[in-house]
Amino acid sequence: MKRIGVVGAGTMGTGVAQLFASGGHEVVLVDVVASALDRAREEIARGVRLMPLLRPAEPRRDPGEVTGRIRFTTDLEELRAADCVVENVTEKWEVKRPLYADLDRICPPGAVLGVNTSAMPITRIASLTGRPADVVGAHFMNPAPLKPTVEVIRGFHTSDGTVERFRALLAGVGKGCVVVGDSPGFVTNRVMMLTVNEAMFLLREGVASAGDVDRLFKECFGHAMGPLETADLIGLDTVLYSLEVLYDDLNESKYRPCPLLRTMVDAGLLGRKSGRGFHSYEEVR
Ligand SMILES: NC(=O)c1ccc[n+]([C@@H]2O[C@H](COP(=O)([O-])OP(=O)(O)OC[C@H]3O[C@@H](n4cnc5c(N)ncnc54)[C@H](O)[C@@H]3O)[C@@H](O)[C@H]2O)c1
Repeated sequence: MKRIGVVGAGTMGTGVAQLFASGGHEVVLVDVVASALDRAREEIARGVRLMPLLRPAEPRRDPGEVTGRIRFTTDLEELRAADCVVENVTEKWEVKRPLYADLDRICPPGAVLGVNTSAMPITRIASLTGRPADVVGAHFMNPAPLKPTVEVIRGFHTSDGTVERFRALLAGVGKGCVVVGDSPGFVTNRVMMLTVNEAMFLLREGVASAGDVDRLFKECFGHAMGPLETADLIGLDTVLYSLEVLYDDLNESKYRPCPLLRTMVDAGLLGRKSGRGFHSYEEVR
């Protein structure tokens, strides 16, 4: 699969486009917001420049060459020659739903449609198309170019061939995968979102500061990041939307989003991407 479409140029789409373009694929990166595409171009060039520091074993790549393999566009019709599309738009049903009718119309027959979602069932998204056997869950971890493994989700109708083609595509850019069945939040986020949400309740109750919550996970458990830092990395809006999907789909009160999370999203404190969340990132932006 040579030509890869990436829809959504936010936190995840930017990383996914960098990954495939660095691996030599021709990429079409689509967003409805032109400024998101400009930001993505800068982020990808910066990501490629920093790669030798973060992954010294990886071959050095020229940022201009990598961005040169990406067509940045607001026109979804440019996906008409894609062999595989990875969709990474906002975690809202009303945003994803209409997009899949368009992808179904535009993408060539046999193209693999990879759904990057934090929590939405793949079977439900696949049902928006006339080709559910070609739809597979593609839960990339953030930042996509750096994380070694992808959670791949098999929807009810996903064919073995689709899973295998996607697995081979990932292997070609150095990624492993773990294939799981379909469930809201899959394996990773059914567990992780509970932890992140509970950490917010602890902060709201005044049991510990954000810094101390995170230090406990890093220094006692040896985690690379604490749960509130993780929420900031994901984006607090995306965490909120994911908890809403889990709460509605599983009918489990344990997934009710912490009110502090709602307040922070309303206040525009979205974590790293806005410069401030549970921690401040102004100086690292
Ligand atoms: N942030 C994470 O750590 C993370 C990790 C794994 C999966 N995900 C999932 O990936 C998806 C994207 O998350 P994100 O964090 O990148 O979100 P984001 O808010 O950073 O970016 C979403 C992008 O989608 C664009 N968009 C919205 N509607 C569109 C449309 N119809 N066509 C094209 N572009 C459109 C927006 O303009 C925005 O640039 C979500 O479903 C999320 O749950 C996120």
